[in-house]
Amino acid sequence: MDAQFRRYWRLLTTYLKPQRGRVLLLTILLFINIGLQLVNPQIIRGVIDATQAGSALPLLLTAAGLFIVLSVVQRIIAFVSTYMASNIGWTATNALRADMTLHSLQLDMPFHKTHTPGELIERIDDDVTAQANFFSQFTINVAGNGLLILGLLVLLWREDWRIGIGFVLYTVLVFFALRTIQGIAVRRWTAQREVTADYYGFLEEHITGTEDIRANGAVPYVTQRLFTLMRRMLETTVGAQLVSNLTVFSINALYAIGYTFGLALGAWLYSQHQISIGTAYLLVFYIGMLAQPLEIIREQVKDLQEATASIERVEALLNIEPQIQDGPGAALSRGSLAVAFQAVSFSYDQETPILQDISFQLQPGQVLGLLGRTGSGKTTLARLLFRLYDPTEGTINLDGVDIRQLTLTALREHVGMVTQDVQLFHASIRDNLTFFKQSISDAQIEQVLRELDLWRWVEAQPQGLDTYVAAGGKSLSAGEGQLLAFARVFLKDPGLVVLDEASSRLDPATEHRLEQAVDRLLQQRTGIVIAHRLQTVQRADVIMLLEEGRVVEYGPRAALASDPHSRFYSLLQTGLENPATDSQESDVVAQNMKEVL
Ligand SMILES: Nc1ncnc2c1ncn2[C@@H]1O[C@H](COP(=O)(O)OP(=O)(O)OP(=O)(O)O)[C@@H](O)[C@H]1O
Repeated sequence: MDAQFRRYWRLLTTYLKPQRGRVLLLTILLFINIGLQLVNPQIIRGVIDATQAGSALPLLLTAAGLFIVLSVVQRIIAFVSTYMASNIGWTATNALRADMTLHSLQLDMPFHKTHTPGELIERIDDDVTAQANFFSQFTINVAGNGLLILGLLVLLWREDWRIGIGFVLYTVLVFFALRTIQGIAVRRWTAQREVTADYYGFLEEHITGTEDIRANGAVPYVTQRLFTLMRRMLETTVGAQLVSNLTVFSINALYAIGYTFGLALGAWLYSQHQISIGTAYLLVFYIGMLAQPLEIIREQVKDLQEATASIERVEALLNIEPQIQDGPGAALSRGSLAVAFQAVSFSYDQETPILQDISFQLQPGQVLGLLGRTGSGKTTLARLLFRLYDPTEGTINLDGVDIRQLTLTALREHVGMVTQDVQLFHASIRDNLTFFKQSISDAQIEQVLRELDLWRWVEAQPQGLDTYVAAGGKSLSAGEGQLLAFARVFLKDPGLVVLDEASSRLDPATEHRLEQAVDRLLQQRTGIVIAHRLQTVQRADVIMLLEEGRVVEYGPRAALASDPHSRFYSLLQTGLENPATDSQESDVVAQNMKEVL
């Protein structure tokens, strides 16, 4: 409980502190609201008693006017409080959502492999939404309504101690009765929701498998299962609804008992001349008022129980520490970078080795052609350069600096990557290129796009750079997507470029534009190219062949190309022996790589 309380406290202080002014104002408004609710019946009592005593009409009218004014003010305050509470709740939960999104983005790749996007959406959105009420109203509502009940009981007690004791007992009884009755209803509804989930799961599964079900003659069986499920759903729903109705009925019965008790007590005390008729009225009014705060507190407690599960899940996510942390912040100079892998080994699961004892060096400006069968570890090697994962052994240096000494931001600023699957977002072309970095000017973008021969294409778009790209880049051809990815890297201007070349076949004109783009990209930059095209391989200064995570051949391209014993030589021979047309070339090389490696 203590830990639980600290958990709530931490959340409240973190996310409400920045809004402390508004929270204070809301608290004041809620207390005024409570005060007005307590005071108003006293005015009615006064009016009733004064009428009975035959007071002058103007006095009665003034009192009635005061009652109306206070009632209106109280409603206005209630309205403003509701608005403010929503505002505070959503501001706090939005901040929490933003923190969780940022945190999730910083978590390591293994985390994202084991947590589906759907699961994260559920945590970041649904779980946080469940806490909106907790942030905005829980404390104030429970404290405020607790005080209102206390105020009512004190005022009732003040009228007569017997009334006081009676209603203290009544309040305690109602509160516990409400909790018990509600518990029964909640259990019934939980069971009903489980059956409904089964039912929809069944529908989804069997609609997807319609073909197989029909082909295998399973229709009667499926229909029978459906009927069984529907019957269970009917039974549980009727049961839950019945209990809900009984709950409402029992609660109303409890209030009716309270009223009767209050009326009887009032009538008796009045008949004994111990209280005035105004006080008897007040008594009944206050008893009526007890119901609402009790109900609110009950709702809040229920809400908190539901929110607690969400709070725990959110906290568990926030407590996951990324394994890959920023380094102390060593500096790297701009311009092309030297790369050195020293005895690097890596495994995704700490068991299956994916890269083993990889060592190589690249001088600034050199290009490494990385070749190997599918699954040999080329992409993994590129991921290590970005510190998407850290090597299990060995070190990776850029310009003599261990990349673990750099901050992640600095590292990723100095290393650019073009992946096989270009990720484009549902945003403008400009934002897709700059990744929403406002400091990159349109002039810079234009210059890069002109260099890549993409500017005419942008100009032909309906809104130029402001044209929206469809989600997932569906409105662009594969070649355009690739060229935009190149443009992104140009704008970043890194000293090292990793190019995981797409093996998909493009039309000759686009191929040509891509070739030119690669040429420009690798000018005055160090490059690591996972190559699928002959042309790209020929750009490399050094060649490295990987097989099952090991280096099986490594050396200057020119030397390997002229060494008849090298695998690279065989690869080139088979590649060059085939008179390939442009469009067939990549297929031929891919095929040859498979055969030779
Ligand atoms: N995230 C991951 N978790 C676990 N294993 C992985 C992961 N990514 C890749 N692997 C495994 O690591 C090995 C090397 O994969 P990698 O993608 O580096 O190969 P590749 O040479 O780039 O292949 P391709 O040419 O097909 O892209 C494969 O056996 C693959 O199944």
